[in-house]
Amino acid sequence: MALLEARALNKHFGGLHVTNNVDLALEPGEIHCLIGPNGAGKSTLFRLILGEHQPSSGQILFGGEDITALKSYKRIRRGMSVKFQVPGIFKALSVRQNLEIAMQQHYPPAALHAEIDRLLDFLKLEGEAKQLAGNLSHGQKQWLEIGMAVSLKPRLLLLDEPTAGMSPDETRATGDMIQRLNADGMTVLAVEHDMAFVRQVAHKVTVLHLGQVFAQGTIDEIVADERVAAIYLGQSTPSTDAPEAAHA
Ligand SMILES: Nc1ncnc2c1ncn2[C@@H]1O[C@H](COP(=O)(O)OP(=O)(O)OP(=O)(O)O)[C@@H](O)[C@H]1O
Repeated sequence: MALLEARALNKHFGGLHVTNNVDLALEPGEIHCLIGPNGAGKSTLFRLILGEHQPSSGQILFGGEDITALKSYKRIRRGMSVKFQVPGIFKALSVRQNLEIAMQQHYPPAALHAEIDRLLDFLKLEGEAKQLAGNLSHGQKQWLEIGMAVSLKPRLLLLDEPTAGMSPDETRATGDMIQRLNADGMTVLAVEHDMAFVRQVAHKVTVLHLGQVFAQGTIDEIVADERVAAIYLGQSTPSTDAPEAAHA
């Protein structure tokens, strides 16, 4: 059974048909990347899945249960977690305090600090525990945000352009983190423009175009698809990152 399933999902904004009959299924344990040209409807689909938008029609199932009418916080309670592009960290608090806020109600005090230490190590932030979050580099802030999103061990992690603004090394390290989380059982859906990241992590790629599922497959199938290259005309295309160049 799919962990997440969108069935015939539609979303209209006034006369604009932004999500057009989208079917999408994520198998448990999958890393699935959602790509597509600007305005394709990626963010809207993401927000439908999270419950920030209500679909005009269609269904969303999580763990086989219909969650279409559930509010975001109830979806989160069932095991979804999200990392948005703009970090929601508390800049005036330390890195450790940020993690404490995310975790303290869910771990007994005796276990909390060991768990935070483990997470700091995982996030490559072990040397920054006392640092104010506002003083972290751009990449480190993203990692702290990922840490907060995964601290309660969600079943499904939703990532909105997790590597935006990162250097190639930071992007690679972020991909490593996502792969380690996935190896521990986390299913991941990432909206991402960075094809090096998609190539590194994605088991499956869905291309959205004009609100519809335009193509689906492995990254190799997607970059070899001339129809996909054509819809990226005038924008940076997935095929610009050839396999040998992806991690150069
Ligand atoms: N709340 C809204 N009201 C009206 N139109 C909207 C709303 N949200 C998105 N749209 C429109 O829906 C279309 C798809 O937008 P969306 O942000 O989902 O695309 P995207 O694929 O995420 O684009 P990008 O890659 O540029 O972020 C755009 O034409 C956008 O203007």
